[in-house]
Amino acid sequence: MRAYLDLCQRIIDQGTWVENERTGKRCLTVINADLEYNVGANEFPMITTRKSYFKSAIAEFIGYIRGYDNAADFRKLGTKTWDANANLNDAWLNNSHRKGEDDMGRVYGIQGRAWAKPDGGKIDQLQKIVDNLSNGIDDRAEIMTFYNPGEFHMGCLRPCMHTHNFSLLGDTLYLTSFQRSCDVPLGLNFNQIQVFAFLALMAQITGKKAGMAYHKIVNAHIYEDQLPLMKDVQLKREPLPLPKLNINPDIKTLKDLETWVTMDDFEVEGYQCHDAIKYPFAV
Ligand SMILES: Nc1nc(=O)c2c([nH]1)NC[C@@H]1CN(c3ccc(C(=O)N[C@@H](CCC(=O)O)C(=O)O)cc3)CN21
Ligand SMILES: O=c1ccn([C@H]2C[C@H](O)[C@@H](COP(=O)(O)O)O2)c(=O)[nH]1
Repeated sequence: MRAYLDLCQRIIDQGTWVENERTGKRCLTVINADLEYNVGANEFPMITTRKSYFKSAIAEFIGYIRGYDNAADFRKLGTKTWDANANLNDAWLNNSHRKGEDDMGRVYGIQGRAWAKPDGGKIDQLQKIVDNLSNGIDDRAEIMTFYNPGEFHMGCLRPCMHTHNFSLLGDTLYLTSFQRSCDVPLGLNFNQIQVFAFLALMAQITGKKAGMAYHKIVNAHIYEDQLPLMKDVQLKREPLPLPKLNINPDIKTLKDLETWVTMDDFEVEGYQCHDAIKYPFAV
């Protein structure tokens, strides 16, 4: 994907060094990046300039859809991506709201499926969107947001890709996703896949055609210890043609996603890639 590599190159050419207190690592940073993915044409934006683990990325997102708040549940689905934030970050380990091993607190899925109302009860943001879209309704607020500042102190991390806004034009479904903070070597590789798969799945379960997905990023960064691998290895490689994502057509409802779907229900077709690169991860 040329757009991904262009963003990496832009960070290297034009980025500003920013100290990050949370991780204790400096980041080379740019502000504002717009990516778009043609979901209708099934141009799956899986990174080809290194080996990408698409099942892990999709598992993470299905975990959000299911409202998971525990790294063990994510592991069962097929991803270890929440292990470090749930169990290795000192600020979270010492937080009185942490309920024990693997607890992530009130992040992502909890906000998306069970947002706590101040007057009691919960809001299931995703169910409302699915119901509306299935009935051909776009009320211009088909929004699932994980961004709940009133509960940041009760979670291990503030959501990065925090808001997903669906739109319906005729019978074509669009998605605009907003990300406040983006670890370009590691996180973006996953987030591109997630934005694409979210639109593809929502189109499938609401009976609509998938259109474009628009991915808007504010702070896009490369951590200092990731920079040599990006500059000297990944950016020296030529991108290969994009693969296709095949989703089991038996997935027809939100209930299906919540109950029986596994990573075996997702396949990539025609994925060619360069060798794996292991980027350091900042906790
Ligand atoms: N610093 C940081 N960057 C992130 O991208 C990130 C966080 N923290 N915390 C929350 C989630 C967790 N995410 C993660 C966590 C780990 C990988 C990772 O290790 N990826 C490897 C191996 C993947 C695998 O084997 O499944 C990779 O090479 O992509 C990716 C995204 C994305 N988010
Ligand atoms: O989906 C995700 C989740 C996290 N990230 C990255 C972006 C940052 O590098 C860290 C989060 O740190 P903050 O201090 O909370 O900004 O995780 C990502 O790229 N994608």
